[in-house]
Amino acid sequence: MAETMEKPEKVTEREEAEEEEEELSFEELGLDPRLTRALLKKGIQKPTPIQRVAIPLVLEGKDVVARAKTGSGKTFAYLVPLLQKLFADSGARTKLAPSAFVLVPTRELCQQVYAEVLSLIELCRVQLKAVQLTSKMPDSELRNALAGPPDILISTPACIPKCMSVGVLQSTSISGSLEILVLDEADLLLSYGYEEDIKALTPHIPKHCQCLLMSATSSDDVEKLKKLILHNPFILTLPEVGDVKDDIIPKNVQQFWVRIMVLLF
Ligand SMILES: Nc1ncnc2c1ncn2[C@@H]1O[C@H](COP(=O)(O)OP(=O)(O)OP(=O)(O)O)[C@@H](O)[C@H]1O
Repeated sequence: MAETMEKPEKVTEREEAEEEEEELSFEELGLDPRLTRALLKKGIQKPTPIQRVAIPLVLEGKDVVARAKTGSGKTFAYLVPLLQKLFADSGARTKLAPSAFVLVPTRELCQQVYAEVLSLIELCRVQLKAVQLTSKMPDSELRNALAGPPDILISTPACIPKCMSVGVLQSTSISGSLEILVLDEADLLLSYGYEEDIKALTPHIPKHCQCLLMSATSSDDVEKLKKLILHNPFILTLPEVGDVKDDIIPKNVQQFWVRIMVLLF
């Protein structure tokens, strides 16, 4: 009787591994202590499910497509490891253009992401420079913003061709400097009319550039972008179950409602 009640060893091991995975802290995901402390100061203690899976992959330099509902913590899932990679690179070489582009569909989101980046940089006390650009900025402002150049550029996709056409961002500089490209809210980028802007950037993305695509839904547009920009990405899908805040607050809720599927595309 005792034998039949015991779980097969493999299942037990797997469940234990899953439980451990659910317990993983930001430190255990490989995050720099400066970032974990910064997150703590912002009241963020434990990674959400999408962060648990995405952060190590981004740190490893993989291309990632992450699909998880609004409010699941996708912004920090890419921003925090992106900053960590830039900590490691800062001062390593002379750059002619930003090392990271974060492209978003709206000015509001651009402002939100920029505010998060500034706050993390300040809390970590690192020498990184971030700028947000809008396509309505006069050429002189674009030139000033890109002088230096900054480490991270946050904008809508339309800004990039504009900067190239007015000569404040050289295509060769992008090819020589860009290390990480993020398309946030990728499911909205094409419907907001940015297809041509993204296509104008594509030929200048260097082969070694790590590309991350974050989206709340899957759609033909996301597939199109995936084919246009990414190379053999890891696809992370978080099933849409439960309330928007469930994945962020109670751990016991997390433990039964999600299993992230990591598929090699
Ligand atoms: N690990 C965490 N623990 C607690 N709160 C978190 C965590 N990660 C992010 N948050 C908070 O959860 C909220 C939603 O996160 P975020 O905006 O990143 O979601 P999202 O998935 O990017 O949504 P959207 O699809 O709208 O871009 C934010 O207020 C953020 O500060």
